[in-house]
Amino acid sequence: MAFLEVSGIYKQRDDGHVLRNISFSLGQFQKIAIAGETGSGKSTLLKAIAGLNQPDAGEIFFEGVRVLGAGEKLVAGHPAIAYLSQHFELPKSLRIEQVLHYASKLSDDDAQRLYDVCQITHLLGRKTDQLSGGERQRVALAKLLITSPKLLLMDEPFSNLDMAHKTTLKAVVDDIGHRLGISCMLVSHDPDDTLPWADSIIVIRDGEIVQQGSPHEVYHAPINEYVAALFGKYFILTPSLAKAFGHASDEGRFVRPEEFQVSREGRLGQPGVVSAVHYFGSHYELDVAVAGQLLTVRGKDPFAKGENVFILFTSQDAVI
Ligand SMILES: Nc1ncnc2c1ncn2[C@@H]1O[C@H](COP(=O)(O)OP(=O)(O)OP(=O)(O)O)[C@@H](O)[C@H]1O
Repeated sequence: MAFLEVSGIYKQRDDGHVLRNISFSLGQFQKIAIAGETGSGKSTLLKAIAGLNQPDAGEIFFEGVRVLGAGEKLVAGHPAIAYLSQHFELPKSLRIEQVLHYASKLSDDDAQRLYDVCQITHLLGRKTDQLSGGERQRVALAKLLITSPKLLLMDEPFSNLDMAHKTTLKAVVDDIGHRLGISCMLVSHDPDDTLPWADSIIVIRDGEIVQQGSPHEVYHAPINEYVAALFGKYFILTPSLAKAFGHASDEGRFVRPEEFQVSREGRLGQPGVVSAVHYFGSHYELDVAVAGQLLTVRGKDPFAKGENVFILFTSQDAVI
């Protein structure tokens, strides 16, 4: 049996099913991300895995033992599964080292390694109300990890953080897997969080899994427009565009802006006219009218609105 086995989970609320027949497994040290639009059931699923709510049907096995739901235990939760909520609280008016010391199941050396991984060693003498949002997140993570869980579930850990704190927390989350050997699941609707991190991504819509695959699969071979849109800009290669670009076999495929090259010289490309230019720091995104359709493409150079350009379809491998 897998490290974590989720089998046929249903959860109903007053206005209908929040989770419907959710099944998947997670291997030890594997990283799974759950993506889906707001209200699709991501948090409810994570809480079910942590034993913090009561599914109406289905079973969750962790290391071969069934995880009891919140209705089956006096104190909800599982000792080896840590859940970092979107709305975590830290005890007030205590120093960080006190908060962590009370919860610790680790030796002093292991605790110090954990503080280093979480990048909070310099914060230990501060009180919990003397932290920025990003520092609070890292302390909350350390407070969970110091109980020595085997599985860490993180619910939107990067939301509401500025870029610098987000980058630090991402490095911490990476290190948790590598240096502490803890298996992780992460909920996020931001592709920048999930695509570079996960081994596998589960996409949920209205409480059901609509696709599970590698980041490359869900990005380049989404099974429908819902999945395509969750991971960035896309469009569908119409028959006329596929023909114009000499890629008839790619007709109907979801394509991404970076699958095109834009240039001022175009012996090989299709002629087009730039209708809008958006600057993103590392690149420009251009809306270009080509063969009667508006495409979004990426370019390195600052093209001007109204400029005549040529578009080459480079086509990433369609994967799988
Ligand atoms: N305690 C609750 N009581 C009643 N309905 C709830 C409760 N918790 C969640 N729901 C409903 O269940 C559905 C799924 O909620 P959930 O929080 O799991 O979604 P989510 O995908 O995590 O959303 P978000 O990305 O906004 O956090 C929503 O329609 C929500 O309103």
